[in-house]
Amino acid sequence: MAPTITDKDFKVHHDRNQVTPFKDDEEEDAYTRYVTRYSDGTVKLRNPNIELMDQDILYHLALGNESHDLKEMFGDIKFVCMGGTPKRMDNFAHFIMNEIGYKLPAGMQLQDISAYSYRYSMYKVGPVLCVSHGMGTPSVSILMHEMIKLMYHAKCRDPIFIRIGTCGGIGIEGGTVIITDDALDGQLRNSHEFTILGETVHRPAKLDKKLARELKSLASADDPYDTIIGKTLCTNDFYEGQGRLDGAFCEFSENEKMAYLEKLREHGVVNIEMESTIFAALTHHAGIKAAVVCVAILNRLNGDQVNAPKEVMHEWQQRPQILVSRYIRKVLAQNGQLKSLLGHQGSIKSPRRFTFVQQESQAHD
Ligand SMILES: O=P(O)(O)O[C@H]1O[C@H](CO)[C@@H](O)[C@H]1O
Ligand SMILES: O=c1cc[nH]c(=O)[nH]1
Repeated sequence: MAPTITDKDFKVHHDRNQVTPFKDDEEEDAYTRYVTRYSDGTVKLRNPNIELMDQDILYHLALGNESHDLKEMFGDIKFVCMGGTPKRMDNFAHFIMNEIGYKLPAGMQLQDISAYSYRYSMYKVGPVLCVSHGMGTPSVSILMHEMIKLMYHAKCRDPIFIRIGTCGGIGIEGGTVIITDDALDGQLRNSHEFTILGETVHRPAKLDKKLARELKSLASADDPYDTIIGKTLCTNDFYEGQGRLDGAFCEFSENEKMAYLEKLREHGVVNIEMESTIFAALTHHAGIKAAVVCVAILNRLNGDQVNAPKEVMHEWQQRPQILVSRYIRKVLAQNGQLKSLLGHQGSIKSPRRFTFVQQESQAHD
């Protein structure tokens, strides 16, 4: 049985928990649960300042807890799916809507809830929130802070975060779906390095292994592509940072590049992308179960340029979405929610005010 954390333990552990190392993963998980969840499973913040503030403006989402009824708008969110581009998340929102049988009221269409932030796009489809995160650590970091606060203000219960991305495979062919088990930084550390008040802080970049295995189990033998699990390298750059020869600058040889990629491969790294460590570190710190599912858009052992035709890229990018939708359907079915979404399509309650927009009114814009 998982150990129970008491107030006394809470006082003993410094919140930057690397100061007091945990005995084992189980103890760390119990501690994290204690500091990140209320007893009913709703999200608790590891920041006492927020509840003392008159209002909290989620600036980059164009939302706020005074200006919006966040509980009414988002209280039923169970899955937060993120990916780099607004277009991918718009596609995923429409795809998952179909997959879970969520019907919009007549004349309504999905609306980008964060359109007026001009930063990120966000679509809500029943219990699924689909959000674009941009490229790289700073963009994801800002979004994660605001998404975790959104979960808190909305009183969401045990939300699950999944990144749906693209990546470069290492010895892995384009079109392969890759589920991350460990996210590694540029120095192959399984953590994310932050600079806070001028000091270096490392937070473990831990993803949920059980969730990764469950996602893998949902790959079908009939899928015309492979789905694998492996280590993911997360870099701060697409070009020199990923050992590419085709950036504006390059001060290493092709042999050096190949030796580096081989070294990664020997270390068990199967793909490279640019968000997994920050995504893993912040979800883990918030006690949120998370996974990263990417499709390889090239095999880096064969080259650097991304040159797959547009239609091929489009089809490849649907593959992680298909896997994630199988998982969402499975969880909703287990909770008896899929049936209610499918079975009462006509009676899904009145549209959440800020989620949909009437087609007619858009036509006038
Ligand atoms: O396809 P997405 O999810 O945007 O992610 C990958 O693509 C971008 C680089 O092209 C990086 O952000 C990398 O992580
Ligand atoms: O090679 C690649 C492809 C997609 N995304 C990356 O970060 N690298």
